[in-house]
Amino acid sequence: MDKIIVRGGKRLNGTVKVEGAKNAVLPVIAASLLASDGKSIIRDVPSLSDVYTINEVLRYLNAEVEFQNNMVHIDATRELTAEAPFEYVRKMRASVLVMGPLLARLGRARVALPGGCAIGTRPIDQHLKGFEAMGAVVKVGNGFIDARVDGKLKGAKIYFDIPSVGATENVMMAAALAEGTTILENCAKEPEIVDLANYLTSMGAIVKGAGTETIRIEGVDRLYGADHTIIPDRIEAGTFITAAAITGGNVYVKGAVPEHLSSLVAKLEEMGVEFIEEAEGVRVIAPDKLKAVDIKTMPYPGFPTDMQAQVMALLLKSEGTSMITETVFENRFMHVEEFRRMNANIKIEGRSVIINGPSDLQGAEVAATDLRAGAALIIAGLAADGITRVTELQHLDRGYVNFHGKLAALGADIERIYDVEKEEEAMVAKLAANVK
Ligand SMILES: CC(=O)N[C@H]1[C@@H](OP(=O)(O)OP(=O)(O)OC[C@H]2O[C@@H](n3ccc(=O)[nH]c3=O)[C@H](O)[C@@H]2O)O[C@H](CO)[C@@H](O)[C@@H]1O
Ligand SMILES: C=C(OP(=O)(O)O)C(=O)O
Repeated sequence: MDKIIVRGGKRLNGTVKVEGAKNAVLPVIAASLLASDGKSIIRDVPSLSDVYTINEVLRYLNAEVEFQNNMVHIDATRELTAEAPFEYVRKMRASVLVMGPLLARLGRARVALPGGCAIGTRPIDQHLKGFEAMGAVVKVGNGFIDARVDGKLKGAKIYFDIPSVGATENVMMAAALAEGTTILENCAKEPEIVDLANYLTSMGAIVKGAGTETIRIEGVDRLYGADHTIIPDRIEAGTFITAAAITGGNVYVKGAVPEHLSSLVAKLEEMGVEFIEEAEGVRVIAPDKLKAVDIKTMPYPGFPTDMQAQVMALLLKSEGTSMITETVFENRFMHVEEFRRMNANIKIEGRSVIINGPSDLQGAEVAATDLRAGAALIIAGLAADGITRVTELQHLDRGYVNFHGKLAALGADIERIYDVEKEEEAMVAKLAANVK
């Protein structure tokens, strides 16, 4: 088992560079399946386990994929397979994003049902409603979603009941190769949606309005491979901002895009944190004492649910009573119990948590319950008395590249212990294979 071990008490100082955004690169790689002509090059791709998983999904579907030096080369011009099995979808829910491209290109998509996860039930009814409105017949059975259309998908007017990021992306990709015009209403407005629309446009698609409530897509007959650079990861940037703030530090977050972070910056400013916009990023200067604030997670441009756990760590060290209300996912408080193990004064009341700060945080052994919880527990460990050990790091690795290394470079007392048992097993297997 891997573990991150952190000793609290060091102020973070220096510069940290943000990677390309996980939540932008996954749909962009999926969208590459739409190119029946030419290769795609995707740049600034982070080395995350989720990226390896989506690449594996594409290979399974018969695309050629190479990932080196933060660049992914994709050739999807061969005949594709229509099925994404459970072994991939189980590892990463975003595998469901191949459904729109496959349906548009092949007229068929069969994808394992993603099921729920640690943060909520996460249905995909809005994705399916979009495909059905475009003429697909969707059947769910034997653990699979099977969608088929005779001929091409047809442009349609679709109103999403909730502004779902994944549904907006999946249906936008399907509409890019549909016959006629698709109008999507009540769309998600996240910067990652805009990044996907920009990539689709460079592939030859006609997409207008991404980043607003209404997206209009004129279907085209063919899409081509394109060269695209992924936007910086606003959640990784926000995570380092929070880490700097909890340690009373001064950190330049290079690559952070201020306009993508405005709700987080506004809340942290209320807490007393200072921000200076510099040429290529944002400098965070923490005060000696942080003030309590109330936060409600909302779809973009509201406060991101993907920053809720990290900011919870920060509010544990703030003076006064704070309330965090989670409105996006119904079960995204699994980390609260872990914070309690660190002596946090925190309680859950329905969809809110109440924090009486500042807590006298103490190092403890805790488990990452999802990727952001993992980052949040490490952040809490930076400000705790003594040593914190964080396990279940497979979650962290889905969304952060070398998280402990980046914190260590900023001055944190932190190390990662790699799975010695596994290494030993692999070594024995290798030696045994040599004998044969
Ligand atoms: C890979 C990726 O980009 N993941 C992000 C994406 O997830 P994802 O795309 O899964 O999130 P959605 O925006 O779809 O989900 C938001 C809410 O809508 C619900 N819902 C969604 C679709 C649907 O058909 N029916 C339905 O009820 C979900 O259960 C959830 O409660 O946006 C989330 C919300 O910002 C982020 O936390 C995730 O990091
Ligand atoms: C919840 C997240 O991701 P995913 O949708 O990939 O599970 C996240 O990035 O915080």
